[in-house]
Amino acid sequence: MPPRRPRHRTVQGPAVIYGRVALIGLGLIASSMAHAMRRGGLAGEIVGYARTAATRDVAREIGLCDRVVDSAREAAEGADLVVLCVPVGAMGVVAAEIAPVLKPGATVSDVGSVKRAVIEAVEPHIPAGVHFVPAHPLAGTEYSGPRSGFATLFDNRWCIVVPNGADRAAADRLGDLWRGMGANVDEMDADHHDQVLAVVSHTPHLIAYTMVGVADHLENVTDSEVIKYSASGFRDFTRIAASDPTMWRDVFLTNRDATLDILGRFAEELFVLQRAIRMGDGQHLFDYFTRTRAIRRGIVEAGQDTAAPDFGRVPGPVA
Ligand SMILES: NC(=O)c1ccc[n+]([C@@H]2O[C@H](COP(=O)([O-])OP(=O)(O)OC[C@H]3O[C@@H](n4cnc5c(N)ncnc54)[C@H](O)[C@@H]3O)[C@@H](O)[C@H]2O)c1
Ligand SMILES: O=C(O)C(=O)C[C@]1(C(=O)O)C=C[C@@H](O)C=C1
Repeated sequence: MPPRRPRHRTVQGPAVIYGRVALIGLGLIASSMAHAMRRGGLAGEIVGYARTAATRDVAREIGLCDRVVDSAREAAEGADLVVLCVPVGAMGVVAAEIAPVLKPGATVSDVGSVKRAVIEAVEPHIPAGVHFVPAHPLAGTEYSGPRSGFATLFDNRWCIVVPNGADRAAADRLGDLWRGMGANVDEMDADHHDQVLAVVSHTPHLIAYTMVGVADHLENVTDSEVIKYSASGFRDFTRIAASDPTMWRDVFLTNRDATLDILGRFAEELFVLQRAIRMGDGQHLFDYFTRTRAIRRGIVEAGQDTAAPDFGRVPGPVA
């Protein structure tokens, strides 16, 4: 099928932060970046590459980038910013492939959900004179692929930039790009990032995967009953548990220690709650749930729950 004319082209404008941006891997995050960069006129040209011909065809058909090319090298050649948007386990291979064509003064970044492992895999391939500034937007959905992206994904969400000793100007410029895409930017050390994400993202995903697996394995409750009667809490678990298997396999394999630490703590607290239920210790349960409610209240008050309907109220004080 001949490529359709893009609905909007990337334009030069006063807000342009990088002349040419190459996106490697055209899934949810890359396609959202393409839409968000166009919305803000942040890139002179957006060039995309995806591993499969089918994904490249879709990207061409929907006019996702100004150009979609057939190799990662072709995409990276001459780019001012190259963003690796592939699963964490594939970052090193892609970095090795593009390294010989990187332009002196260019910046390489990534959007991987884990930072220490990406640095270890990518940094050895970065040539002298090229800046490497890892980053991680804390925004996503359970959908994948080039059609799943949207321009507002990063609005009012955090993007964590990990300067990792990079040139200050290069890190600031990448931060400007993320701010231009709607995100709030914070900087963090890679190990601390991985610990924080183990608590707020990685272990919760594992728990959601497990809870849906438990429902799937029940003998006396059928799958159709689970679907028919699923309460909203369980439905939220199923949304999370529908997330991309490759991406999450790589997250757990590469953020192993931090996830295992949080999982161990989770298991300890779960046993204490289990005991309280067995012993009929209502006070313990009440006090525990009161503390957790305060966490939720903090998130809503900080405006971080974009999914919650805005009724102008937050979970109320406990009587
Ligand atoms: N989905 C989220 O919620 C989310 C949020 C923040 C960051 N991230 C991170 O962003 C990255 C991309 O995630 P996504 O959700 O956009 O995934 P996705 O599955 O939507 O897209 C990934 C893309 O990478 C391609 N790919 C896979 N292996 C490849 C390889 N070896 N070489 C070249 N291309 C390859 C896939 O074909 C696909 O086009 C991951 O590192 C993930 O950890 C994801
Ligand atoms: O909202 C979702 O679907 C997500 O899971 C997004 C989410 C998260 O918040 O945990 C998942 C992985 C990321 O690396 C960043 C964001």
